[in-house]
Amino acid sequence: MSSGTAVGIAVLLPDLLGTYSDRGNAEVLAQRLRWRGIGVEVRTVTATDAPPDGCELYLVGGGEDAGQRLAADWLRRHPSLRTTLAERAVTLAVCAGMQLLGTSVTERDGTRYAGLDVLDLHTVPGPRRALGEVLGRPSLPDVGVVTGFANHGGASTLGPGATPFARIVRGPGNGPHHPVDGARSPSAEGPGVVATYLHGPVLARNPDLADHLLRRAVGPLPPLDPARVPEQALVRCGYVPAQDRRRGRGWSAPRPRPSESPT
Ligand SMILES: NC(=O)CC[C@H](N)C(=O)O
Repeated sequence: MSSGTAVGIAVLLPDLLGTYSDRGNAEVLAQRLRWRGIGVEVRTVTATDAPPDGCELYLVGGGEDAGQRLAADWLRRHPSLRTTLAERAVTLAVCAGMQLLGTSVTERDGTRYAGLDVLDLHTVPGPRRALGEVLGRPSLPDVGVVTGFANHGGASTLGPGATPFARIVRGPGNGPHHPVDGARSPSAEGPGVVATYLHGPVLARNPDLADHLLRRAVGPLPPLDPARVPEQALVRCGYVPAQDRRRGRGWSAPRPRPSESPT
């Protein structure tokens, strides 16, 4: 536990790796713990910090190539993180985060750098960007169909030591035509890494996956009290009037056209 009995969630390098609100994955995990009455402490780890080694969960998000390169330098400066992620904690890595946990990344200009070597996969430039909405069937027994949004130029190939995270039903996988998305450590229980190209944030779109990670990190979870969990559809309905209000539509009084303006 991070401090006292709170579950520790470390968000690694959101200043370098945080495209498409991937940081929201931490909010989802934290909220699903709070709803169950379990204490949680979210720790943000920036490029000027050293990573904590006692958290139960580690999150690393997606990013542009330049930020990703800086993140690779940071990982090299903190080699003890490899042991934590490979042997002790539960990690969710998204897009650039997944590439960085592999063995190597090759950029379009041929520059190649090493990853943290926690996942048996390497990444090279794809024939074109893998872009679009994705539907996949995870290889984890307690997670149903997953959805998310992919946008990456790198294409990742798995070695025998990694298991695909999901079989693609629709959309791009680890490359524009790859049949699978992501990668995970061979065991589907206990410590290990689950990696995917899916943004969303992926845990907001796939609460099953959030609970899978939490179970692995903290053990069996008490069921959620439905009264405390807002119905997703209702939450989304709430967004529409809010958006309308921001755009000056729907909920605010319509402005008179010039011809109707009082003279
Ligand atoms: N969205 C991302 O994280 C992109 C990762 C990487 N820069 C790529 O394009 O492949």
